[in-house]
Amino acid sequence: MQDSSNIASYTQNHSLDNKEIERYGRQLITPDIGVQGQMLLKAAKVLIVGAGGLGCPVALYLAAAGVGMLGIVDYDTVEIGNLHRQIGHRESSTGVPKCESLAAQIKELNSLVETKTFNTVFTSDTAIDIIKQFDIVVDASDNVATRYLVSDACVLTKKPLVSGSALKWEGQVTVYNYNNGPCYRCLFPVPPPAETVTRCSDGGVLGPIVGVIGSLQALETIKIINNNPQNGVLSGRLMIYDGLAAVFRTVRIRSKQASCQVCGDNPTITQLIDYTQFCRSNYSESAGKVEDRVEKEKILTVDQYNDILKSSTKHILLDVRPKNQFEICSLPNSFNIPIEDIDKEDSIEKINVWVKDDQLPVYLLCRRGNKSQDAVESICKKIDSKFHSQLKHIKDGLLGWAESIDPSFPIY
Ligand SMILES: Nc1ncnc2c1ncn2[C@@H]1O[C@H](COP(=O)(O)OP(=O)(O)OP(=O)(O)O)[C@@H](O)[C@H]1O
Ligand SMILES: [Zn+2]
Repeated sequence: MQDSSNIASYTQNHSLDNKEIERYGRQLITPDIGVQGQMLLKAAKVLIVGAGGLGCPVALYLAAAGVGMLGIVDYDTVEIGNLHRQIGHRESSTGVPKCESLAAQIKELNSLVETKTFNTVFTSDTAIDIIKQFDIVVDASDNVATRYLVSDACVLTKKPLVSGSALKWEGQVTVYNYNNGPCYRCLFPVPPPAETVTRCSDGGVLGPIVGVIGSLQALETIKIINNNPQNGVLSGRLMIYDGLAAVFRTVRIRSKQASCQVCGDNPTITQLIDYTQFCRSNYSESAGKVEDRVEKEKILTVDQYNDILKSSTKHILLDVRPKNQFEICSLPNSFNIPIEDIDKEDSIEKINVWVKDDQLPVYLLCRRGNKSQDAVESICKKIDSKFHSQLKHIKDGLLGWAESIDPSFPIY
């Protein structure tokens, strides 16, 4: 039997200690990782923006792999409705800041990893100072304003950015600002109109989808850290995963644009701007109130609608959410015509019966009061103008109803 001084000497001339060899053994023997790759991981500092559906798998896999320092930015707290996909949190962490909750799980998984938490909104004021402390940034956020902010900040600080997104059954991943590749702005010089952006809170998302995309983001990060020229880092290419069809596709995307406002030849953006103004949306997927787009006369508040209900005034309540959302919960006596079907012939026929034959007001309802405005506009194009005044949309929708009138309404 050997004494412990002999055992210690096995590794004294090597860079990894016994415990690290034991922990990372399967990873160490993987081609192209080795001691050198493990040392690079140990020395790496990675910032993850968002500790939600994508951020959780990214953080857990990078921690498990032995990335030396993980930074986590998130302003939100854990809710029960997060747990179906945000698997770095626990029921017992409900109400706890997400970055603290995730850092605690990282510690339990691999106590060798250091964490730095930023329980704050990542904004133009904070981004550069935070990013400067790291080598690579992972965008695991869920809104357009943050995507532009993170991308611009990475260009200005010269950091590679591993970007992911997921919605419903699909997800995408790519790497920006790496080895002369494009940045987010090269691809999308102008943001999409705020009202056209589908959110996870409207469209839904499955846990395994964010799990796949987050895992791919972690893998691209490991490849960037590994810095092997043979590695096919996903720069200038976009990997798209369609989970429903079980298909992965990788497509070429625009290369770096000489005309890009931030990474091009003559950049006009040399410091961070106001991204909420630029995108006309918040640094949050769901917090923003929907702007009024229809005339005042066509708007009904949830309080006004509640008064109508109390006074038993006859009316039609028309919910324009998708059928599957209507089936989860709805207000009593409401009809459902999904927005996609609203200007179809039989829908308009039905609405005409309500406004013309029955002479009833029709109140349009959706989750947040966005699609119900579209519905009013679409219907007005199809019915006689003398009935237009009978149409109103309910501002703030069912979220407003749950907030101001009936907190027991099970809105998701
Ligand atoms: N600018 C930002 N600063 C800090 N954290 C951000 C910023 N933008 C997004 N995030 C965080 O990114 C995470 C994205 O996670 P995810 O998409 O799973 O959704 P979520 O906001 O928890 O969703 P929901 O509330 O709809 O269930 C959230 O935890 C959110 O707080
Ligand atoms: Zn660019």
